[in-house]
Amino acid sequence: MRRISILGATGSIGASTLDLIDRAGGAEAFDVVALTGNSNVAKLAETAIRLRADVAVTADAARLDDLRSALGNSGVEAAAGPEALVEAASRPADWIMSAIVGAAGLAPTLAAARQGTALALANKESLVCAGQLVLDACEGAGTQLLPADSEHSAIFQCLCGERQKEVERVILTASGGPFRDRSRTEMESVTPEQAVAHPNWDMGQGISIDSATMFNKALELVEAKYLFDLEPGQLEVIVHRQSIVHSMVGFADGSLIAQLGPPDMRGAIGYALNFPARVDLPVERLDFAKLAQLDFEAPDPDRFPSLRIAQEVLRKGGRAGTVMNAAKEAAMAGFLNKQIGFLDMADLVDRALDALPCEGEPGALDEVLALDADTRTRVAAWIEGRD
Ligand SMILES: NC(=O)C1=CN([C@@H]2O[C@H](COP(=O)(O)OP(=O)(O)OC[C@H]3O[C@@H](n4cnc5c(N)ncnc54)[C@H](OP(=O)(O)O)[C@@H]3O)[C@@H](O)[C@H]2O)C=CC1
Ligand SMILES: CC(=O)[C@@H](O)[C@H](O)COP(=O)(O)O
Ligand SMILES: [Mn+2]
Repeated sequence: MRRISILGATGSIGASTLDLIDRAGGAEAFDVVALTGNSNVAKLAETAIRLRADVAVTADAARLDDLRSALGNSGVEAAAGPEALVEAASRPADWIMSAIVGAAGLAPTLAAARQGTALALANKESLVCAGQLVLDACEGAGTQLLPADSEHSAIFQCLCGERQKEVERVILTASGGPFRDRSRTEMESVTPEQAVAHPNWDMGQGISIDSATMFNKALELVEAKYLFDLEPGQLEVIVHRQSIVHSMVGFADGSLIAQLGPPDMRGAIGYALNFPARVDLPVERLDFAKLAQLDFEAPDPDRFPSLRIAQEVLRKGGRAGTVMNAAKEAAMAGFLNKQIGFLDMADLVDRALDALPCEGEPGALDEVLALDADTRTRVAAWIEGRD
């Protein structure tokens, strides 16, 4: 039986992954090694018991007793804390889904990358913060990196059987998020509740707000650079409000290959789970007569400065990615706490990129974590007016 682990099993990607696992036979078809979560220990325990996982891990050490009591005498081992997450990610498995949100996913993703098996990557932040370290870990161990982000799964599918040297450009599609038709003045006063309401995708809070600022696309540009070995000038973003074309690749002869599908993450996750096979997936089949129209438009740099920031990060390298992501996560916390406005998030990221040393690639995980922590401290101080 195939051994699988899911890091971030209680989240949105975790739920889509578990739906596919359940439909494919659950505990009868898979040997579930590790499932991880953070605050939702009840859901983590229920899933771990149902799938007869070896271990369930909460990232929050203070929740270990709650997890133990929720697991009862099921025989599932309980563990907690950041080190336990890394230990769980290191347990031998044939396929691991990395779906923790944010930079918190980096250390477990690196541990999974060192396994030499298959790593399905939804946690784009680990490539943004430490892309070269993750790639080196995969290459050193012989790990197959399978993009699970919808755009990167699309690009991966478009590139199958193609030659890297003939790739001219990669076009990432962006929905434009909930504020794609709002003016900059209107965007000044939008609320977290409005920002989290994505028009097309049902996702976790963090990525939904990233889609609203288009920092999600900024992260994805950096993610694509590392996954597909691209130069900044080869990467483009186009706003496509229907989220049906998931991305496109342009080749030396002027041809473009696109991957299309409904906005349902079980498509990209199912592709990574079954790769290289294609199996029947529980996703809607597109009806082009009903769709009638697909729209494309250039992103507006005044309303979405995140895309200009991404170009700076692509030029500067991995340390800038760490700073961009940490500043963005700290600024988002300030926005969610209603301490700052929506547009202040990009201003704080700009300020962090100016203030912190961020040229070149980081040499080791500790360096990334230290730069991440320094950036968060700075941004929190700016938000609280201490600096
Ligand atoms: N949702 C989507 O459709 C897509 C998501 N992605 C990417 O996938 C990743 C997950 O996104 P999504 O599923 O939406 O996020 P969610 O917020 O829905 O889930 C996040 C998961 O990470 C866990 N978690 C939260 N904080 C920590 C922490 N400090 N340490 C360890 N685990 C933690 C959560 O646990 P708990 O819930 O128990 O607190 C949960 O299991 C992100 O990197 C996102 O950008 C990429 C493409 C699409
Ligand atoms: C489903 C997925 O991959 C998300 O990253 C999605 O693309 C977000 O939508 P945006 O295009 O609005 O960022
Ligand atoms: Mn995406």
